[in-house]
Amino acid sequence: MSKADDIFVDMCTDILENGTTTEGQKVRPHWEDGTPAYTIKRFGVCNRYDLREEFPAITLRRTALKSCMDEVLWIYQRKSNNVHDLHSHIWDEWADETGSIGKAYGYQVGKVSHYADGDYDQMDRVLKDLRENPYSRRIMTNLYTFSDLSEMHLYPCAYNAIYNVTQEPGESRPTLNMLLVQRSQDVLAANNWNVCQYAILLMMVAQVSNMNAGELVHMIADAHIYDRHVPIIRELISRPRHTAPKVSLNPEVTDFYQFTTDDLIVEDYECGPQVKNIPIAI
Ligand SMILES: Nc1nc(=O)c2c([nH]1)NC[C@@H]1CN(c3ccc(C(=O)N[C@@H](CCC(=O)O)C(=O)O)cc3)CN21
Ligand SMILES: O=c1ccn([C@H]2C[C@H](O)[C@@H](COP(=O)(O)O)O2)c(=O)[nH]1
Repeated sequence: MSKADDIFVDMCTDILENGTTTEGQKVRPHWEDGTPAYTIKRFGVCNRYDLREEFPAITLRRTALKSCMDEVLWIYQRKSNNVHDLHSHIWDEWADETGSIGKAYGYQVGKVSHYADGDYDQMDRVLKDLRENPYSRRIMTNLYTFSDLSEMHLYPCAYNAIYNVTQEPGESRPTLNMLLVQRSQDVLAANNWNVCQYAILLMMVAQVSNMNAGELVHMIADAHIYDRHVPIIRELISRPRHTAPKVSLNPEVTDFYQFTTDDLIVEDYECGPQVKNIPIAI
């Protein structure tokens, strides 16, 4: 059975049983028809996934792994903030007439900063540190730039990825772990989507750094289920659970900037039927 299913079902049950509602409060998001989008929310959720055991895709319904990877490449590899560089349409509502989502996501990854040993953007600095100083405790990307928030069309949700290397006894290669900090999580639309994205990112970075991918720790401040998603979630978490799919990367890729979605190999992904037309709060 996929452990990611167990974690997802436990988290949803906890939110539904012990969460608090925002109904009647002043909330920013709304539905397409203008109705406020209220949530049931739980503060401070922490989920741990061990990629050495299995890939953390849920099987209750299919997570679109190639689309997940495409979005993560859009942000961390293409470093783009324009939806025309993305193959899905999930960001269209937040784009302006030029396709830009403002100074968000990929824009922040591509921003160059000055260091004592040269000028690097956020991703290049991570890759360099993992090569040259892997046991540093300073390896991270952070998309939450206060001075640019006013020019972002949506504030970053999963914004801080901290990379941490351990040398496990008996292992020939070091293990690369990641702690992902997320301030806000739409559990139905994007929880497993975000988890699989950062799992794939961790696998890509580990591979080009000659390391094994280890744990992904996902810390969520506000984990919420939108009001219109509650019946969908109830049905979803009552479904049968299957074995996790086998997910790997083309082992020949050694340069982070050479990965494409064709390099993601997904095998034996048995899962429940897709939930069609999930409404997304804007
Ligand atoms: N309310 C809200 N929830 C989000 O998850 C979210 C936002 N807003 N705003 C920005 C991005 C866009 N995100 C989205 C938007 C739509 C889907 C979605 O419709 N997913 C479909 C499958 C899409 C596909 O197959 O490519 C799904 O079934 O989950 C997922 C993430 C995540 N983010
Ligand atoms: O990667 C993402 C991007 C967005 N979300 C969700 C979380 C919230 O439901 C909305 C953002 O609204 P805020 O009012 O800015 O919190 O988008 C996500 O879960 N994952």
